[in-house]
Amino acid sequence: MHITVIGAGAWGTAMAMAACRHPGQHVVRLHARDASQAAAMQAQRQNLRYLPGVELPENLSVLTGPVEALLSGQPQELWVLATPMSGLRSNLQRLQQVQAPLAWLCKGFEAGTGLMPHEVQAQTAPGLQAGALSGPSFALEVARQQPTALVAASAHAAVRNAMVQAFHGPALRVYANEDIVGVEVGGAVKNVLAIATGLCDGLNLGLNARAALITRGLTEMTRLGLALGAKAETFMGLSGLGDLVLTATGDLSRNRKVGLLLAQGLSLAQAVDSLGHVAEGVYSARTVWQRAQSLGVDMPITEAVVALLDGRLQAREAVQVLMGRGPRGESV
Ligand SMILES: NC(=O)C1=CN([C@@H]2O[C@H](COP(=O)(O)OP(=O)(O)OC[C@H]3O[C@@H](n4cnc5c(N)ncnc54)[C@H](O)[C@@H]3O)[C@@H](O)[C@H]2O)C=CC1
Ligand SMILES: O=C(CO)COP(=O)(O)O
Repeated sequence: MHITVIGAGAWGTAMAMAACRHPGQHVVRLHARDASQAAAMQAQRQNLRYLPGVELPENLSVLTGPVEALLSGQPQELWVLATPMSGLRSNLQRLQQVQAPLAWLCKGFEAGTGLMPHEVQAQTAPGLQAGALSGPSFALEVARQQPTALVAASAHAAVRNAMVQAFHGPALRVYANEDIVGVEVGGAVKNVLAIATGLCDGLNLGLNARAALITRGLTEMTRLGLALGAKAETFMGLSGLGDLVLTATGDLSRNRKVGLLLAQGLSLAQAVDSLGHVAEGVYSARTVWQRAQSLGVDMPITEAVVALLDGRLQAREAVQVLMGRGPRGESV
């Protein structure tokens, strides 16, 4: 296959590397917005800024320049958008004429509009056949070819198949799922819950508290998903429970790190600056909560994270608020 990956951060680079190493002998291009970064990657055969210490495969070409220029030349069989949520809309606009399937890798709800990625696509590039590639996957582990499982979600079978064909291989299993709403809700909400769990661990609230937070977090994620039309079973899968467990407990997570740093007393700005990478939960928390509110869905953990990020609550006060809620039944 001919595959173009747009966005040369940690995740775009790792997935471009995975495609290069695939036994299908794909021809892979990785597009970096920043010309100096593209030149450095070509010269050093590493992505020193976002994925230091991992050698790029010889057959990976790194390009830069206007995204529109990628549209001429050899037709592509899969386009992969690997920017953060904030870059999704503008890049979909640039790519709205492509004929081949397109997959985005970002996890979140769009700031400002509160839209899920597939809703942004329906607005900006409705003619595209597209979907989301999600699931529990730290970029560094994929770049190192450590075993990983992903979900290829789309309403279109051709898009699901293209993602599977591009990436399913000896180190990466790719499962297909038609429930794009469920997969995208899981990807967005788990980032918010990972901030909460980082805080919980940073405050040494204990293992009981962490298990409770993850489990009740899964419940509120499911509640929102069902209100948006997702299938309940998706939340028990890789993009729901799987990614929630990984991000909430894995120290490679940037969102978890934000929570840990806030617990140490850093301001949000200091915590975000120290990461050097995007932590989508910081930008999605408010939009997720607003969308939940508009649907009448109760999301107390997300609400507490929003209040914390806004500076309306201190971490210990947020714990009191969550623990002080009245009794209720356990079901969704
Ligand atoms: N790093 C990871 O382990 C994983 C990340 N993701 C998701 O993938 C998305 C990207 O994450 P990372 O690569 O880790 O972020 P990162 O912070 O490592 O890199 C972001 C990259 O996107 C580029 N970028 C930003 N805005 C852009 C735009 N408008 N057009 C083109 N490029 C743009 C930046 O220059 C940078 O190269 C996020 O939504 C994240 O939640 C999903 C799974 C795993
Ligand atoms: O989405 C991820 C793992 O699946 C990466 O999580 P972080 O953005 O918190 O590092």
